[in-house]
Amino acid sequence: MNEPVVSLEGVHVLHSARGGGLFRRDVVHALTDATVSAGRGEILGVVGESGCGKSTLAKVVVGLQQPTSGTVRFRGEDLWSLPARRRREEFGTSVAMVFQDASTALNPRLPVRRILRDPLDVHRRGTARQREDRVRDLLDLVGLPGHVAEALPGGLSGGQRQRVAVARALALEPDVIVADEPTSALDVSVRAQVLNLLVDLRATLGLGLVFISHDIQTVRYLADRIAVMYLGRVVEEGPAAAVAGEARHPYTRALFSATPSLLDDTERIVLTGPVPSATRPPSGCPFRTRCWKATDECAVEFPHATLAAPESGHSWHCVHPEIHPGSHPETHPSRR
Ligand SMILES: Nc1ncnc2c1ncn2[C@@H]1O[C@H](COP(=O)(O)OP(=O)(O)OP(=O)(O)O)[C@@H](O)[C@H]1O
Repeated sequence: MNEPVVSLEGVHVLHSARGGGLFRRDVVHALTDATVSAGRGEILGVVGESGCGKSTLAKVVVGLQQPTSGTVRFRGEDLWSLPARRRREEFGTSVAMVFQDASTALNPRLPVRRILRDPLDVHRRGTARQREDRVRDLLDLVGLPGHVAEALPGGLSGGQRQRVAVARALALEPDVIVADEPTSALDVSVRAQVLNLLVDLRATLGLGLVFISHDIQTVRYLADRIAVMYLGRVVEEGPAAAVAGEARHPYTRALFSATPSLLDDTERIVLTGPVPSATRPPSGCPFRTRCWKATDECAVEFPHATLAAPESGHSWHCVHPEIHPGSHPETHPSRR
């Protein structure tokens, strides 16, 4: 990856939620000690079960959620210490978001032309004429015909609406787009088209993508790197081939074993027991209550990151990692 555009360093997000009693408030550990980066030209896939913190991570990356603690860096600077104007004008135009459901994310009363012009008007990009040209170019970029500019979102198909949402995210020429389950509201038949569009945009514009999904197969197909989350924590991260093919964290192995491909003969691991509550995560490794390898040691503390090899960029947090033929038995303890 090039220089990271956004990086999270030890980011925690806590929410206050209504607890059991009338006046009781519980603390939800939505994101715990997350360290990941996103930059141009790279697709980072983020996977994990429902409620593991994927959307929270997405919101932190795009600046919609301020961390409770930890640091978010924008091109090396502390994002939340920047003056609001720089945050809005520099960060806000460098990182954009595509939401899950374009039918709620796009204003139903505005024609597509206005939807695409809006960010250009707000940020005073070019002359009126240039903005009109840009609207046409944006439609072209996402494979939509020019006449779509006059349509209202309700008059478009789901796939076309999501293309408009992608075009709007591209309006200010961002470096990174965060896409939170961008195809889960679409018919299966058009999902691949929207996914291919995102991959093409990476190739043509050198765009970086943070792709949030619970669809393991899609992430495996799309991503250059994969971050695996469990109960608010990133438990494994690294090059997609290594994470998917040589998973070290037992949770990652279980997750990927649920979608065997023709190329491997991994045995399917079925996880039993409920995911613990994010208001009372287990001590130590959060996965230990469902892990077939757990020992008393796992309850003591969340394991430090271990790096496969210094240059591999493949790391995991587990004291009983999976061993693969050819993998280095001596691994390299690293940052937390
Ligand atoms: N505003 C909030 N107030 C209270 N709890 C919240 C809030 N936002 C998220 N949470 C909780 O934080 C945890 C992480 O939520 P998040 O939406 O990030 O997970 P997710 O992996 O994206 O889930 P899904 O795949 O279902 O969208 C969950 O336990 C969720 O209930």
